[in-house]
Amino acid sequence: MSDPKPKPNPKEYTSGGSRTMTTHEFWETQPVVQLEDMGDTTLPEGPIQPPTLVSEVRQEPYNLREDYEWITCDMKSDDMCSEVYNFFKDHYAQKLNCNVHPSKEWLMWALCPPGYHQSWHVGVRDKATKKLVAFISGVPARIRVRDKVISMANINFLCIDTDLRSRRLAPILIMEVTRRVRLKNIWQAAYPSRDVVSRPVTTCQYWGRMLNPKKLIDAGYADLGERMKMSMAVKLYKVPDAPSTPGFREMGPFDVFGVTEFLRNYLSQFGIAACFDADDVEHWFLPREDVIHTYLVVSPETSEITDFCSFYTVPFTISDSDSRNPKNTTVQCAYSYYNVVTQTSLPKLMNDVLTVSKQKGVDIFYALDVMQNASFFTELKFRRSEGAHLHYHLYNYRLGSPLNPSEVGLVLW
Ligand SMILES: CCCCCCCCCCCCCC(=O)SCCNC(=O)CCNC(=O)[C@H](O)C(C)(C)COP(=O)(O)OP(=O)(O)OC[C@H]1O[C@@H](n2cnc3c(N)ncnc32)[C@H](O)[C@@H]1OP(=O)(O)O
Repeated sequence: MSDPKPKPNPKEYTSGGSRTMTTHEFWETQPVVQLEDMGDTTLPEGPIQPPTLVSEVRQEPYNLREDYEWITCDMKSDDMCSEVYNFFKDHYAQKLNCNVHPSKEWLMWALCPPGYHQSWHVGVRDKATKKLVAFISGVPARIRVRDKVISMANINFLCIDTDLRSRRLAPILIMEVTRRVRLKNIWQAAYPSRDVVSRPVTTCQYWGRMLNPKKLIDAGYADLGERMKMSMAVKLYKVPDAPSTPGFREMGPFDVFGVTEFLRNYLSQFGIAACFDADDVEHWFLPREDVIHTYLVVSPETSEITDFCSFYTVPFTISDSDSRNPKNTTVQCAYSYYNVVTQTSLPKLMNDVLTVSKQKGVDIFYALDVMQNASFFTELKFRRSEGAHLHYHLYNYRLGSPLNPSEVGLVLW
């Protein structure tokens, strides 16, 4: 969610078809668009490899080092969920002393959507210590690519114990989750990455909007701009005390069908997009405290939904040595999810979103430049998060040419 590497530039990776930078021993063997094919838009669009019979999929797990064993994590068990939560807390850090750590409730939400497969929540345990040392997960998702709706796995939360890095364990985890996905007769996957190891479908940029500049600056999370005083920053980033759009209210269970229809219509315009049915909407959008927050604007005359917005919240901890504070600081981060407007302008609706976020204790609000998000960044004082790119990838599916983020109706994290 932060600090990714810069945008891919095919020229950096290839020269006359031969790789000049680095080789990817694992990724070169996988059905993904290879870096040397990045500029080639003539290859056919669609699956790279045809499916096989499920009975032909390798039945036994891949071999691990003798002292490790595979486990399937039951995320609905409080003990298991706590174990994964604690593992991420200790090992998911992307920067020294800075760590995004989703709560247990958040993990349950992200990993247990309708139709999820427990077998896709893959852990590796040290046999002797019984400690979790690695994790990768997939959840089912229907994703439309152009005019084809494809059942895929959304792969995420790949994490390896910091003491076991650079030992080629990640490829084994990826192969094992791939095997388990194929056993469910699913042959494609979508996943985010911060490094470019194959051609991404798109490369998005995170933008951030401070809501609590004093806390962010005091904690060393953000810098006070040049010639900016704290009092000026506080004034600059102040948001209204209450949302101003008439009919703005939180989504409730009775809105599920209306929202499903509304979202489907909106997402149909994008080259690649999530496909949500009512069960998905109920899971992914019905508000859950400190996890997912969804608001609607409803016409007072017709009671119809005219606008829709959502964001999820994840805490971020900055520990001692990286902070100008003597103690750990938890920064509450919100991430824009899906937003749709038909009557209200998007900047106006998002100003209401910033307002309710602030009321919920959010310190900084992020949004990717997907869908129409770029249209509100300047007006609402979002700043480009330096180096914070997220590359979207498809496994075993070739897209003719990469998409602009504005052609993408899909939020990955
Ligand atoms: C049909 C179904 C298909 C399902 C599968 C779809 C594909 C899913 C793909 C996974 C999507 C995950 C989405 C998320 O979860 S994105 C979140 C990633 N996680 C973190 O950032 C948490 C903190 N970091 C770590 O725990 C480690 O640094 C990780 C585990 C990331 C790497 O640990 P380590 O540094 O010790 O690596 P290694 O020595 O074992 O292995 C090195 C090899 O592994 C390749 N590598 C490393 N990290 C990634 C990565 N994030 N995507 C793709 N490939 C990755 C790498 O290019 C190299 O291969 P090659 O360059 O030589 O070829």
